[in-house]
Amino acid sequence: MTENESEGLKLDAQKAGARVGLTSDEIIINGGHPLKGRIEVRGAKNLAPKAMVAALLGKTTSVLRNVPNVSDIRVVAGLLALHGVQITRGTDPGEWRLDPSNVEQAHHADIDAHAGSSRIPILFCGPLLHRLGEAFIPDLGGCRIGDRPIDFHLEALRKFGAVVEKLPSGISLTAPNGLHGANIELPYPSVGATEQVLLTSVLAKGQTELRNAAIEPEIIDLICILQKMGAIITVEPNRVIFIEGVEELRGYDHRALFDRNEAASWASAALATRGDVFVGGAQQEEMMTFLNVFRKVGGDFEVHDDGIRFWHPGGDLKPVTIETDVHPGFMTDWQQPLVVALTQAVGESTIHETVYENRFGFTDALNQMGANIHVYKDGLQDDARRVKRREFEQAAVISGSTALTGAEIKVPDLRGGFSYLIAGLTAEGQTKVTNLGIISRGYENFIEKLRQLGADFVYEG
Ligand SMILES: CC(=O)N[C@H]1[C@@H](OP(=O)(O)OP(=O)(O)OC[C@H]2O[C@@H](n3ccc(=O)[nH]c3=O)[C@H](O)[C@@H]2O)O[C@H](CO)[C@@H](O)[C@@H]1O
Ligand SMILES: C=C(OP(=O)(O)O)C(=O)O
Repeated sequence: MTENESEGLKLDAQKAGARVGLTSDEIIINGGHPLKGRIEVRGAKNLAPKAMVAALLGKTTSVLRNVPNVSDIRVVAGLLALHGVQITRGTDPGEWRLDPSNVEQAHHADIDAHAGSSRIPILFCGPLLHRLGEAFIPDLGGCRIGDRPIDFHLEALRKFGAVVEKLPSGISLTAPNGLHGANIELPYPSVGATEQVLLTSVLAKGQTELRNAAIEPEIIDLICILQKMGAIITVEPNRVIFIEGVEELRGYDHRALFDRNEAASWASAALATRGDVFVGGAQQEEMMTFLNVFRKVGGDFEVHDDGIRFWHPGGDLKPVTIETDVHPGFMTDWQQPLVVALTQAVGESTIHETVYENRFGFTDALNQMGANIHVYKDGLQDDARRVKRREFEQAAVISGSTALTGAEIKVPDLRGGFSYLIAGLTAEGQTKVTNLGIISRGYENFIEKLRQLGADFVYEG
């Protein structure tokens, strides 16, 4: 990457809501055509930015491969550049080289940065405290699917010895006596809080024990990255992770895990449009729970060495009851795109959303298009449930099948936005989807992929 590109990345970090790969914020979809063909998914939006933050912990350059061109990557790259990390791109566009050797020299306390659409900046706390003894974290972005509190993060940082001050524009942190190991038990297996503990504990003095940790595939991939850097991390039974702090870490060379959420989204699109889509890069192990549901709804799939083929075999789709949960349960990010396919199933499906307290707002627009979805804001009791009911959970009952007709709809959040694309592809007539920028947070080149799959649309790109 040339110097001015790095400057460009810094600018990304100073404006909220960067969008990537889009020249227009709206698309007009002519529905009723099955998606058919092959697309590729690259590194996970929920892993690659975290891996980039981990590079701050190393003494030498890190190389991350299979990186997707999405706005969450751009925002984090911009923040790293603002902190003096020299970022260059390899010959392969998915290869990013991150040299943290200049971080101390580049440090300036009055950093003016936005988290943009990303939640990742909260994960800069530990690495910056280790490197600089202080950090300022701007207000966070991320999907508006609930309050998105960070109390687990701040409580953990205090246990490591950080002094945390919440300011109107963000969070200011110092570590007057350095950071030391801690015993932490999370009230809930939070992915972000688990990452916070991992990124802080690896260079903290002494040992850290984390109980009730998240163990998502993206967490395990981050642990592999930290182990390559020289960290000593043990994943024990029953969601316990044990970390022995070390003096120094080196750079890593890692190929990011594929994006299971993008893969599941395209699979749901194939189902809803009665299509046949090969998702290159998808792997079975990380998607097993989704694959079970996909088959129960009436889809079929074939696992290959280089990806998974998902198709609608004909006949009626069948209703299902789903409970979202932490890994290895049904991933909450998978439910929104699947909802559109469930509007085409014959019968009544129920989704218990147990992770977030407000993730069904996107269904209002689907009902405008002809869907029959009822949201229970206080959840639904069901004695047959396997997942422990949570206080703020909600439920949605989808009655089908219903014919969808085109409408004008505005993207509310990342997965809801992709579900709107699926709704437009499934509906009869024209659907205008606006506010597309949010979708570019986690779906690389989605317009081009729609074209590759034979979608009929007008995009002034
Ligand atoms: C960038 C990224 O990786 N995003 C993922 C990450 O989000 P994120 O890491 O934000 O999600 P968490 O796992 O932390 O959130 C799970 C639950 O814990 C609660 N909570 C979390 C932190 C906290 O300090 N206090 C608190 O109460 C949240 O409100 C939520 O109800 O994991 C989620 C759950 O797999 C995914 O849906 C997101 O796609
Ligand atoms: C909720 C999501 O992302 P984020 O945590 O970045 O808002 C998501 O990927 O579905």
